[in-house]
Amino acid sequence: MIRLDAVSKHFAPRGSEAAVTALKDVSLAIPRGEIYGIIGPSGAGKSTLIRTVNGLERPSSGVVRVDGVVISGLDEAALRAERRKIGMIFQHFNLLSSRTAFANVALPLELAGLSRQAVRAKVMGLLDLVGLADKAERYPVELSGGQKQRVGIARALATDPKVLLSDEATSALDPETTRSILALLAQVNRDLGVTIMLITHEMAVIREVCHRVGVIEDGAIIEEGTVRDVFARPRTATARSFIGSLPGREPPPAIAARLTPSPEGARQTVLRLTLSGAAAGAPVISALARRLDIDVALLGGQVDSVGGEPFALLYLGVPTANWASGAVTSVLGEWDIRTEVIGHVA
Ligand SMILES: Nc1ncnc2c1ncn2[C@@H]1O[C@H](COP(=O)(O)OP(=O)(O)OP(=O)(O)O)[C@@H](O)[C@H]1O
Repeated sequence: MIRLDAVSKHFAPRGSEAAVTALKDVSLAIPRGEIYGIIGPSGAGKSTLIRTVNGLERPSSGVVRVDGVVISGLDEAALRAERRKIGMIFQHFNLLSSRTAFANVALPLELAGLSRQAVRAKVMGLLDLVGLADKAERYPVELSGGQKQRVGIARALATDPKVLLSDEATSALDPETTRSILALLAQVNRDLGVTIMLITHEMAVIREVCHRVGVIEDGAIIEEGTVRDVFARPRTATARSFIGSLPGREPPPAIAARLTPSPEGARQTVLRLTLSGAAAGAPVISALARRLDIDVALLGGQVDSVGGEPFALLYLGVPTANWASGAVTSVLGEWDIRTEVIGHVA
């Protein structure tokens, strides 16, 4: 549905400023029906990347296609027509303050020349879909952030787009509202079959709603995969640090304060186990205890869903001697589990 081939974007120098390369040779393919997330630090090129998809930004080189149409090659008139198939939502909602919720959603339909009756039916259907049928006559100033974004989503869907682009759509919202907006995006994807490309700087957004993720840094995609694989086995320091910043990923503070890097003289070795997919239910604690006849301490953990699959992160304490002999690794090796040594406790 969306395909970028070797897309680069350079911004010409302005005044005394140096030229900027915002995108470097980016290639990616997003199949129909997928929710694809792009995550990266500030200035990495996320906005520039998503703006090439609806033609708001023209690549310096490379080709952008949406549903087979070469977006990067269209003139302005053709681009305007093509943009009706590509909805977009924004961090700050971009609603017209002088128009009610109804009139904001109606705008793209009025521009498309629909009759008043057709506009009314379509807009009420969309406001119903986003849960705002009773707020049709409210102005943006009378709506909460989450409600404003719901109006933004309804407006983006007005022209029945095949693709929805989301530019940090939940960054201005609190965690609970964020979850409800992401649930709405998942529903739009599932029920209407809309392909979604979203950009974010929050790994929690990727975990909640995306099927696949691309990590962008300095204008280049440095890592890509299913959300589950990237969470279970991040390959780059950037992906690791985004995942590490999620709540619950750090060892419990009481343990962290006592950790030493050397196993010398230690009694207990602290392991962080990442269990995903089928391995998430692996009976690791009982297997270690029974087979090695050792005490295993559960020091912390989190069981979640990542990319729609179970995902567990466990902090275990095992006797250092058993760890050093390789016995623990050999039991854990029976499952597809990522095991890291966090440190040792005397
Ligand atoms: N119109 C422009 N003219 C000149 N430079 C630009 C322009 N737009 C973006 N840039 C530069 O391109 C780089 C990438 O910017 P972009 O906005 O795509 O990053 P981002 O990952 O979306 O950042 P953020 O998360 O902070 O919004 C930055 O160095 C930025 O300063």
